[in-house]
Amino acid sequence: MSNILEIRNLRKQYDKFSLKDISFSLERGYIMGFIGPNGAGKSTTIKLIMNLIKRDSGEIKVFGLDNIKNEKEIKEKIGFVYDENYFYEHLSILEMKRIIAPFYKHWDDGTFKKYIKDFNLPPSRKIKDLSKGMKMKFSLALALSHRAELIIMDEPTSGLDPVFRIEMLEILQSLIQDERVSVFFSTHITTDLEKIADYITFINDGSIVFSRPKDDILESFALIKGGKELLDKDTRKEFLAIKENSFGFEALTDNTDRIKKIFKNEVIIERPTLEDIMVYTVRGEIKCLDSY
Ligand SMILES: Nc1ncnc2c1ncn2[C@@H]1O[C@H](COP(=O)(O)OP(=O)(O)OP(=O)(O)O)[C@@H](O)[C@H]1O
Repeated sequence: MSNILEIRNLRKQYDKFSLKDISFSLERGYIMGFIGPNGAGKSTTIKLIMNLIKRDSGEIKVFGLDNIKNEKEIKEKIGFVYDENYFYEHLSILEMKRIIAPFYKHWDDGTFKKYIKDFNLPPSRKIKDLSKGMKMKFSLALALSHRAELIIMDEPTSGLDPVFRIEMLEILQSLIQDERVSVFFSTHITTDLEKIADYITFINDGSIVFSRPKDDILESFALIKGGKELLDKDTRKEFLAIKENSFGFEALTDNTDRIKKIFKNEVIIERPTLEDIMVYTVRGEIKCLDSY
């Protein structure tokens, strides 16, 4: 299988934050969700892929090519949807499109018109008068109109109404029916990923916690619920993270068999959501610092 995106030992240092040698890859024909708490490094990673900021070290390959040496060629085939505005505010949708279209060899005006219509975008409305959701739709329409093979989006569904969010997820899913196309997008809305992602890459404090198929992740973790009396110094160590209240505990494990062996049927075992996995993992690390 060929990787459409490959990141190896990528490093970027800011004053108070560092992206720490991150590595992951995405195959052609799949959707990867990029999740992590605020300030984890998602936008930094996306900006590095798009060569909007300079990496300190490491390697980024898109379509097998170095993203800096082959920037022009690569960007022809990337559809980039970004939540910060990079349009000329005083221009209308149509005027802005006329400026952007000539940059792409494979621009398809028919496709653009179709999306503008589907997305209910008024062509003569000025960019500055568009809502956040409309700007996002416009950005997506542009990205989809030049036969991009890799769609990269930074929080595309934030600020969108639920109806369009679902519609957009369906559009993304239909895109990968064409097996040439992959989608990489960051989001805080983990339920969106549960619906459409094939792979999940989870970043926390500048490090990759995991980058794996979604189904594997959901199957390999479990939420364990039990009475407080089951927790002691030794049993606590069996969990990745624990949440306690006056009645009992809830904890995350990635080794259900071992938990079953230790606690037999004294605990309840449930399937976690991606949000559970994310919240427990982030808090769990804090807890480790506190308790050991
Ligand atoms: N130009 C910069 N100079 C210094 N620090 C920066 C700069 N850009 C980002 N950072 C810091 O890098 C860290 C990671 O930011 P980043 O925007 O990548 O996070 P994120 O995961 O996208 O967060 P969010 O979910 O809130 O959008 C943050 O602590 C941020 O303050």
